[in-house]
Amino acid sequence: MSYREAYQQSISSPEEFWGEQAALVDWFRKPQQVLDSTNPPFHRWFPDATLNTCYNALDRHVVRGAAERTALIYDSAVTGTKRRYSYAELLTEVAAFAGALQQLGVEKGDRVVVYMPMIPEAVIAMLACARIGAVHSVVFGGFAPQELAIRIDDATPKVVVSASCGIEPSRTIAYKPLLDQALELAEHAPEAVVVKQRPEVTAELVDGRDLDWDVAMSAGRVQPAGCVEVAATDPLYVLYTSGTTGKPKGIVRDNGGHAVAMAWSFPNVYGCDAGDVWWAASDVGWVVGHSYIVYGPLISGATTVLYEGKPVGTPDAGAFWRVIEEYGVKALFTAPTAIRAIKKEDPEGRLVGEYDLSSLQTLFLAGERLDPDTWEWAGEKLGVPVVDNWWQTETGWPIASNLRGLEPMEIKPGSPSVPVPGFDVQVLDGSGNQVPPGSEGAICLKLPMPPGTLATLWGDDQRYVDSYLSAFDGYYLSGDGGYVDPDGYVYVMGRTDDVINVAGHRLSTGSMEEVISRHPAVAECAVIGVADPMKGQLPRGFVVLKAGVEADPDEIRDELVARVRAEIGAVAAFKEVVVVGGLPKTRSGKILRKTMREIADGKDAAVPSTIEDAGVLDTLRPVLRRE
Ligand SMILES: CCC(=O)SCCNC(=O)CCNC(=O)[C@H](O)C(C)(C)COP(=O)(O)OP(=O)(O)OC[C@H]1O[C@@H](n2cnc3c(N)ncnc32)[C@H](O)[C@@H]1OP(=O)(O)O
Repeated sequence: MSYREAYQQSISSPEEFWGEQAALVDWFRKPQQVLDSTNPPFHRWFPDATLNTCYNALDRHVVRGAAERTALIYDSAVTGTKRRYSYAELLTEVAAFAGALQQLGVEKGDRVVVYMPMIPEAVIAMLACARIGAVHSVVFGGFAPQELAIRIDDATPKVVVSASCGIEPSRTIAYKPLLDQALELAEHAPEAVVVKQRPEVTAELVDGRDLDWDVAMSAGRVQPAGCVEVAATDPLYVLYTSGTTGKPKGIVRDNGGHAVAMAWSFPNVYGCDAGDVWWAASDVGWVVGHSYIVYGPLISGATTVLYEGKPVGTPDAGAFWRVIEEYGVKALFTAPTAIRAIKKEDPEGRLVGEYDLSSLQTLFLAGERLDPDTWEWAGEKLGVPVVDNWWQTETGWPIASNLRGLEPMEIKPGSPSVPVPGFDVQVLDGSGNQVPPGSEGAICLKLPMPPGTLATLWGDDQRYVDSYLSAFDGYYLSGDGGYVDPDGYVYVMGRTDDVINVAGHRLSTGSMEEVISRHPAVAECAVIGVADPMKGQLPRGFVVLKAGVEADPDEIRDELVARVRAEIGAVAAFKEVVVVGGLPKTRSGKILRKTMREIADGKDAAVPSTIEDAGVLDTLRPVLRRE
């Protein structure tokens, strides 16, 4: 089937299209009904079907003779550890930990928070939850205790799974004290905490609550768990993502639609299949980690690489090329920032030439805007197609891509190519009308979105509707602006709200403002994302001090930087804050963040006629432009 045929069918007859793709998944009870749209704007895929996602990711490959095929390769550049798990071995580990969770009282529907570095136990914990119908909620290890506490309170897990430490190139981070602090801050108390002790740091365990991973596993091995039958519409996981306010959104992913989306997208979008070695160099704490480190490749029977390290500094800018050569990686998925970091260290690509990269067929880049320079450099040095793909935590898989498995197409730099089957991409103006090709507007997805996209927000259907579905009736609002060219290629120009993207990490400026405004000297503040040649965007803070405060601005700056790092995490990369005399506002008191951002980025900023005092902006202009 050509791309055009697949796309047309997926939009005009979604039930027929996805009904056929459902055959890619093993069901306990096959779907008789493909789509339930009786409760708009909610749409549920495969409402009468049952399955188990872990069965699809592991057991079925073992049953069908691929027990000895490598499922997971763990390569830790920071500890020098390498380990391969066959499908049979991974299944044994997962079943054991699933048994351990059951012994801790975890049942179908219970939540389990996973706060772990990039070690196999993180993947094992996720799949173990899926095996017993529990709902995992992985929290990225770079988040600080406060952020972890917010997520624990929202997900109310029965068990938290963690490790004694994470290892960054410059330091070892003891996770357990961070987790203990989070549990002190949180109102919800999990019944148990399971901790994988790593040799680099030994965590202290709290009597009666904490359990050593290895001890839990020993018990689980005695009584491993089988696959629990769940409804296709039951939640598989909740993954929190930054919104415009400090409260993150708990994206709910179902089991059935997700399994079908993974099974379809991995071969069709990424051109990989059973037996191929695939590497998504992201983190299990992000959606890429969920979809394409864990579920997509394993459901497809491929070999997935779990890499604990960085593109540079572990030990050098040849780290990625070493992994590709060592394991015969067919396709690498990473963020443009990673390639920019490599390019900065090794602009001539000297280290590329030191490795045999003949296995590599494609480099996929996503998570942030792919600038043409990075695209060109990677393509020239690696000699393979460099394929941008655009998607979000909410969608779970690509909205726009060049479908390398289905039908590779011309690549246009600056565009992630065409809408992926299932995603009815439309660009709307402020009144909800479709704009002509080439005109910019809000990128929206006409409902229903395909299987695997978010079902709702955890415990908050209304916020789901308010955040995404209420701007334009019948559409999902992506929050990104852009246009579609006359050839149907999508161009994503950036967020239309206050969400920023720092090194592929989606962050909320609102949550940084919340931290800053709690400082006793601060009267008001604004945080904006400004363009950065390495990380894509970086947050910059502007604060107005309370009248009468006579503190040293440098001291205030250091305190605010430290607070954001302590309360949100190092990953926010919040390092710049300026004390200013005032912030530009509309007459109704809204801070003109967009205007500030445009000025800071050197763009022609249209100053709204509703501005309260244009003089404030004039004074701020040189600060914003760093003149
Ligand atoms: C398509 C759908 C999506 O968008 S899903 C999201 C996709 N995004 C990604 O996969 C993320 C891509 N980015 C990366 O992998 C990293 O940023 C890369 C490019 C590897 C660079 O890493 P790094 O040099 O650590 O810079 P950074 O900006 O990520 O980190 C800033 C500070 O945070 C720290 N950090 C990072 N990760 C952790 C962690 N797991 N645990 C604890 N701390 C962490 C870093 O050490 C760094 O700290 P510091 O400020 O240098 O002290």
